[in-house]
Amino acid sequence: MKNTVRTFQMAKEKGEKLTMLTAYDYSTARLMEEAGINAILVGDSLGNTMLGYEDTISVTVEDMIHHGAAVARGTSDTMVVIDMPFMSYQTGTRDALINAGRLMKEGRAGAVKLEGGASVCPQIKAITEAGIPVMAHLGLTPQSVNAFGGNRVQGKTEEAAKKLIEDALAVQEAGAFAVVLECIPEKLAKIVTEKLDIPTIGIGAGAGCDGQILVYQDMLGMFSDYVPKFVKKFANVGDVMKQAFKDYISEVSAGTYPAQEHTFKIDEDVLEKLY
Ligand SMILES: Nc1nc(=O)c2c([nH]1)NC[C@@H]1CN(c3ccc(C(=O)N[C@@H](CCC(=O)O)C(=O)O)cc3)CN21
Ligand SMILES: CC(C)C(=O)C(=O)O
Ligand SMILES: [Mg+2]
Repeated sequence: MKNTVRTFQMAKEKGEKLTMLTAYDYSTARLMEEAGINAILVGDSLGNTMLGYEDTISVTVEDMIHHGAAVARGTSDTMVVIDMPFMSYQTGTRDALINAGRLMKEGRAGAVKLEGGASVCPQIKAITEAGIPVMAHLGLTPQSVNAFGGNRVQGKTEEAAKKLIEDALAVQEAGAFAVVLECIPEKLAKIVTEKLDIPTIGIGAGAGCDGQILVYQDMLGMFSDYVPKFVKKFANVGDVMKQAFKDYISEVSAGTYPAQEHTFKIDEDVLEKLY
């Protein structure tokens, strides 16, 4: 079944959990679709996991289109959400519309995601009204890492928690079809989830959210620059990969790979003429 904004709304109404993971390439997206994920986020976390940057600040619209289009080619029923990178929407509704349009036309996004609350509501409204579904993102918004002074838990004070609740209501009012809640206390996420009519997708926000998302290299145990507290390693794929690389190196060094079954033959009469 095709996952759309209606799937998200119906899941919230029925109390069924929504599942999301990040992906940045065709092969991974295909595996996730076959596993039955609702939606894939082509996150600007690709700056960290695919490109080796320290943060998401340097990621460009071109990067997002390049990876987004690959994910889109690997999916048919999965909703593909593409992150709007830093400074592709903060500069105003016109820039936001142009860039969201590029992510949909060139990246084949089914929806876009952007970070922020009340301050980006004009952008959310304009993009939504252009026919592009918007996922909002509150709490730890990594594009503001320099303003936060690090990737820190958000919404812990009364003031910050009240602001987050107001922002959540504001992005819903502006037209967002869902909102990511990142790195906030689970009880605050529960309150937000109960107050909103649109689904909340949590990452480091507890089990009370309407859905969950993780960065796929984190949940597969193949990214070790940092491991946030909210990450559960569902497999140790990093270890499996490293062992396979070691086995390959050993076998090539020993001359045991390639074996006969990996080689191509030539007819004896052709071969004779070559000497
Ligand atoms: N691989 C990866 N996973 C992510 O979840 C992720 C990215 N990259 N890149 C973009 C942002 C950055 N994110 C991060 C990065 C670090 C922490 C972290 O280490 N947090 C501390 C909290 C410290 C505190 O108590 O305030 C932790 O221990 O979880 C959290 C989110 C989430 N996003
Ligand atoms: C962690 C998720 C929510 C994200 O924004 C990303 O992967 O870029
Ligand atoms: Mg992101």
